[in-house]
Amino acid sequence: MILPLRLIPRVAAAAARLTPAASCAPTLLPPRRARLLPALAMAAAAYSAGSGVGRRLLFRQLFEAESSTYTYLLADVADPDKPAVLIDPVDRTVDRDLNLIKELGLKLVYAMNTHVHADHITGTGLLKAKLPGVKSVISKASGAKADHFVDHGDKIHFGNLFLEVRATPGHTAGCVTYVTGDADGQPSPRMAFTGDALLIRACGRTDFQGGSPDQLYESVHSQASMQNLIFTLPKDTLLYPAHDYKGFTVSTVEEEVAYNARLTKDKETFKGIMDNLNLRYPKMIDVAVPANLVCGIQDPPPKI
Ligand SMILES: N[C@@H](CCC(=O)N[C@@H](CSS)C(=O)NCC(=O)O)C(=O)O
Repeated sequence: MILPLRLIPRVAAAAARLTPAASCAPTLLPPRRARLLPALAMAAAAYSAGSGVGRRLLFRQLFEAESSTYTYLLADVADPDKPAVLIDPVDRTVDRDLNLIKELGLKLVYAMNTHVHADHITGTGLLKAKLPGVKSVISKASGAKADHFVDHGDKIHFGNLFLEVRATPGHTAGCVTYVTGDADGQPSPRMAFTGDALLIRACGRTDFQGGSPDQLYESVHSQASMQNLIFTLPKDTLLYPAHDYKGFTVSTVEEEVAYNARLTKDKETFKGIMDNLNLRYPKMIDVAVPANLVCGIQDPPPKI
């Protein structure tokens, strides 16, 4: 499709509204809009090739199939050092992630976790062992060991980009959500890495590790210390969970406020749902939790 030049800015703006920013992942779109998307996205890509933020943020969503875990790579590629962070790395996929980081010429600065995971071992310890200089990050409330502890309201900077920390307890007592910054030059729309607090059309279970349905409901619905948590973020905010068991990759605040099967209910109904999920205990919980409380490995192997 060849577009008249004067139409391209308008088409690009329409595509920017339809397309998950910086993501190659499809979201759930009404059929007519979905049919329009490829052409609009192509036009937008051509038009916005020189745009600042689009070129600053490199973003990859990576998947580990055994635990259905998403790891997220974000980097500021406009900074000469290309500093990068990994959110929720998994031990089994550390080599894949390191190869990608190497191929893309990035400098990994932080290996961050949204919480102490129960279903897989974090890749943080291995990353630190294989790439000295990488710092581990987790919330103070998690009770885990790390190089850098974060609290609600803190910021994690990498180059000229930053992530804000939101305390979103309820799946575990120490869960946090990392949200891209709200300032000029930061990605737009914003992106929230929700860990297991919010899953697409669902949410994390609340039956161990200090979990609480009451707290989880508040974490998703409220504002804390003048900061929007999840549902109170701008409605076009892209939501990236730590897991998906149904093949979804990304959602938005607008979609989850409308369609989340658990969190759209009133609090009492929500608590009833959560108390009756009847999920099996994660297979790896007895190994994963103790390991994740110390970065994922008890004794880091010597530098490779
Ligand atoms: N089958 C998996 C565990 C699946 C599970 O319990 N997932 C957790 C997040 S990881 S602790 C969860 O909160 N699920 C919510 C849901 O509705 O599925 C295994 O055996 O490891």
